[in-house]
Amino acid sequence: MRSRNPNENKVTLLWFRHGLRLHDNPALLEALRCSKEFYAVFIFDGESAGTRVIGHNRLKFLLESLSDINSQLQSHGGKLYLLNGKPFEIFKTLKEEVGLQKICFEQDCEPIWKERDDSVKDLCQEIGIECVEEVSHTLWDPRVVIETNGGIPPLTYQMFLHTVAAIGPPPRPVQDADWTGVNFGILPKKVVDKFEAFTSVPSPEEFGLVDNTKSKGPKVRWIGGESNALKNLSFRLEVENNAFCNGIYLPNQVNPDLIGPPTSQSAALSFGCLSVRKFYWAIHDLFNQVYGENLSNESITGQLIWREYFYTMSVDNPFYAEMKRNPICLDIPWHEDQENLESWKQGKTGYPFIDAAMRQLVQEGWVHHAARNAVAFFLTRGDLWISWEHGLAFFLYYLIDADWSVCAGNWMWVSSSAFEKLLDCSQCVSPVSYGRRLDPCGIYIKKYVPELSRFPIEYLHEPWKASLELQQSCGCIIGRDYPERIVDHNVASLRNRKYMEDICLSLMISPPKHCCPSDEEETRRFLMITQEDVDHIH
Ligand SMILES: Cc1cc2nc3c(=O)[nH]c(=O)nc-3n(C[C@H](O)[C@H](O)[C@H](O)COP(=O)(O)OP(=O)(O)OC[C@H]3O[C@@H](n4cnc5c(N)ncnc54)[C@H](O)[C@@H]3O)c2cc1C
Repeated sequence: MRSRNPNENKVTLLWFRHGLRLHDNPALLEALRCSKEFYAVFIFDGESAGTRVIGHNRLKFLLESLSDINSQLQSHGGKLYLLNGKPFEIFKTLKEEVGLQKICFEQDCEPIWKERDDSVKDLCQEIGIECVEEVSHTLWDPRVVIETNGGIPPLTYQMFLHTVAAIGPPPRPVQDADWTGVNFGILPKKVVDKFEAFTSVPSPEEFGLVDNTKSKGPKVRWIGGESNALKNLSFRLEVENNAFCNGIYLPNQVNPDLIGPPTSQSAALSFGCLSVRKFYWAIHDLFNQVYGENLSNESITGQLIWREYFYTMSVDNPFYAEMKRNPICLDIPWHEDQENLESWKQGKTGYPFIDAAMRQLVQEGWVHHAARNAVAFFLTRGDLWISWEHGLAFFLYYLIDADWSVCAGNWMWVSSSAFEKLLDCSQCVSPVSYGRRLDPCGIYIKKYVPELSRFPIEYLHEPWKASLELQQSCGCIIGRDYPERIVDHNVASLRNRKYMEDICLSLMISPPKHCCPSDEEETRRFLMITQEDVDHIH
C-alpha cells in the first residue's frame, strides 16, 4: 500500500498511453502519492495506443475510452488533457511553465515504443524530472521473464510456463486511488494554446476517419472505456462460472460463438481499460470458489499466457512484425498476388465462411479466434500462399483489439513462420468443412454474406455446387452476384504442401533458429482445432 506523502509535494503527471483505466493503475498511485498538483494527459503523437495504423472502429473505441477516463476524472474535480505533439517537447514545456517534477506511466514493453519512451527518459534525466515506469499491462514484467530464462526469451510456450512458474504468480491488482485532497492542476493558456488538441473528446470523423460500413446494416457495437469493461467483466465471469460448474474452462474458445453477445475482453485488455491482472485473478479466484481452495492452474487462463508469451518474445526484437529481418521468422518465398489479396481483403474469395469473417472484420473490428485462424490459414499456407505480413497490416488497421506483438505472433504462428513446427501443413483446415463445424446452420454466413441468404444449408458453404436453376431461384448467380472461388482449395492446399516440403528439405542443411511448439497437442490447443478439423491432404 502506497500512502500519500505530503512532505514530497511535487507537481506530478500521469501520462496515459495504454492502461486507459483508473483501477489497478500503479502509475496513477505513484503520481498521486506525492502530489501537490496533479495532471492527467493523453498525447496524440501519431503513435501512442497504436494510432499509427488505425481504422474507424478502433479509433472510436479509443476515443470512448478517453472520454470515460475524462468523465471519471471530472467526477473527482479534474480532467484529462488531450494534447498534441511530441511527448518530450510537451514535458519540457510543462517543466518550464508549471514546474513539472515527476512523470509516471505504465510500461509499454514492445520495442515500437522504445524510441518514444527513451526520448522522454533522456529528457527527464537531462532537466531533472523524476520518471517512474510501472509494469501493469502484462501479468509479469517481460524483462524479468527474460532475465529468469538466462537472458533470452523462452523459445517455446512450455519453457515460458516453466519460467513464469519459477518467478511465481503474477501480482494481484493494486488498490484503487484515493482522490480525497487531490489538487488538479490547470494548464496555463500558453500551454493550452500550443498543445491542447481538443477541449472535449473528439469523434473519429474529426481525424478524417468515416464509417463506410453503416449501410451494411446493424452491427455489433463494441463500446470502449473502463466503465464498460468492468460491466463486461461481470457478465464474462458469469459465463466462466457456468463453464466451471459444467466442468469446462476457456468457455469463449471451447464453444466458439461467432455472433453472440460480445463477451470478449480483448479490446479492453489491449487498450488497458481492463487490467489483465484483475481479469486473471478474477478467473482464478472464481475457479477456486467453485472447486475449493487453490485448485486452479494456468490452463484456465491459458489464452492470457499466450498474450504474455507474444509480448515477451517481441521485447528485444524490433523486427518482430516483419519476415526478412526477423531472426525468429522463417523467410518463406510467398507469392505476390495483388488480385487474390484484394479479394481476400474485400471478402470476395468465393468461400462464404472466409468472406463472412473478412466482412465482419471490416464492419465491426472483431472476429472470433477460430474465424481469425481460418482467414489467416486461407491467406497463407492453406490456400493463397500470400505473406502473413499483408494479413498483419490489414488486421492491425481493422481489429479493435489490434496489438502489435500479439497480432504478429499469431500471424507467424498460423502461417508456420515461427512458433509453429517448421513449415507444417498438417494442421491446416478446409474453409468448407471448418466453416461447417463453426457455422452449421449458416447464420453467420447469412448475416455477413446476404447475397447467399436464400441458399439452402447444403449449398451455403459450397454455393458453386448448386445448379444454375437453384442459383436462379435463390436470386444469386455464382460468378455474377457472388464470386466464383478464387482458388480450388483441394488443388491449392496440395500445391502448398509441396512448397513446404521443398523448403523444409532445403532448410535441413542448416536449420534456422526457430521457435516451435513443444508438441502437436500444444499446436492444436493454440489453434483451437480438433482432430476432425484437420485437413487431411494426400
Ligand atoms: C491471425 C490472428 C491475429 C490475432 N490478433 C490479435 C490481436 O491483435 N490482439 C489480440 O488481443 N488478439 C489477437 N488474436 C488472438 C485472439 O484471436 C483474440 O485475442 C481473441 O479472439 C479474443 O477473444 P476473447 O477475448 O473471447 O478471447 P478469450 O478466450 O476470452 O481470451 C482472453 C484474452 O486472452 C488473450 N488471447 C486470447 N487468445 C489469444 C491468442 N491466441 N494469442 C494471444 N492472446 C490471446 C486476449 O487478450 C483475450 O481477450 C489473433 C489471433 C489470430 C489467429
